[in-house]
Amino acid sequence: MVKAVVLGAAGGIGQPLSLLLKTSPLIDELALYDVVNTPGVAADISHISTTATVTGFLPADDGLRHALTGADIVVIPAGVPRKPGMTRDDLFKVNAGIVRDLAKGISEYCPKAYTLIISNPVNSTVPVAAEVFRNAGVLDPKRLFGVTTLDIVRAETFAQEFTGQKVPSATTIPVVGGHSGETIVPLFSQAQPSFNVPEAKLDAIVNRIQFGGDEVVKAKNGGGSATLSMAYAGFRFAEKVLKAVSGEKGLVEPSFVYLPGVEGGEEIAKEVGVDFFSVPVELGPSGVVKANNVLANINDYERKLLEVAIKGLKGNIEKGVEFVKNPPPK
Ligand SMILES: NC(=O)C1=CN([C@@H]2O[C@H](COP(=O)(O)OP(=O)(O)OC[C@H]3O[C@@H](n4cnc5c(N)ncnc54)[C@H](O)[C@@H]3O)[C@@H](O)[C@H]2O)C=CC1
Ligand SMILES: O=C([O-])CC(=O)C(=O)O
Repeated sequence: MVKAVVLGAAGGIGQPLSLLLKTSPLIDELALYDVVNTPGVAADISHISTTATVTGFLPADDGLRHALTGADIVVIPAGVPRKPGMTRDDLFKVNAGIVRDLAKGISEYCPKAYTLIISNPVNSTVPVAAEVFRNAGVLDPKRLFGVTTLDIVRAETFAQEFTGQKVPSATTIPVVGGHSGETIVPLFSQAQPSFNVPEAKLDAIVNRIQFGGDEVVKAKNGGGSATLSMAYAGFRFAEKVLKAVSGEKGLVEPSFVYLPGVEGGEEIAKEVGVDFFSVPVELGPSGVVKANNVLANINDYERKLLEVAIKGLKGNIEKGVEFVKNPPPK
């Protein structure tokens, strides 16, 4: 029996993500939690004739506990999205507290669950969750993931648009670093099988991947940020984690993880000088089997991008850790 939980299930990402999870044969039980509207969303989705049972919970009547108890995988898109003119970091004030409280719930009610964090700023909210788990004595870095899949999805899409070549579905274009602007580092040199972007187009394509989120924020004009493409990306990542748990081999996808706690991560952490970083991770029955070091053979162009990314990441990570270690006055 596999139980999946979505925290923030009534939101722009939460609803389509819950819909996709309901279609997965890998899930037997789907629990939807939000501070509003979950009874309606759950009732609606529950009429779909796939096998997973669906329940909806609100904070009243200990809803978070009921939603999380027995969970194998928890996906978190709870929190406020950007409006034009805002950075992801501007969301920290509100979303760090939301993620902290939800992570506390996970540490109490389902400490062994795989936790997938979508809430922005991912570069800081994942360190927030890690600190909460550490304080509760339940941190297992193999099970904590910052979801950066949308950056990989964008890299795949834009690579096709810019080059006119079809990216074969088996191609992986690693995108490493973090999930905001210049902390997002696409590594076309490490695409497998190899996929060449003409040099003249490289700047434009890298920029579009780094700032793809802004493109959607601008187009939605005050109506929020990416929700549907994010639901697709979140589902793609969650499904990979569940497939790996059920025994499928060879599944690799980049994710923002706590490097010192995963196989192969220590070496990468030394190289990049930060503890949280997105790299392709091999997934297995207990979560991360190994972090793959794709940095050894990158080219000079990519190395420069990486340097800029690391500078930005340092502050974002410290901010998340500090928020839990020295909480701001209420
Ligand atoms: N990692 C990534 O690649 C991406 C991350 N995001 C982030 O995902 C988050 C959600 O975005 P949207 O779904 O568009 O926002 P939204 O506002 O449509 O939905 C957020 C939902 O979270 C709920 N919520 C708020 N506080 C909560 C709490 N304490 N417990 C449970 N639920 C709570 C709200 O009621 C709402 O239904 C934002 O922070 C956004 O920046 C968005 C796109 C991509
Ligand atoms: O841009 C945003 O605020 C939402 C997001 O993370 C993305 O679309 O990559």
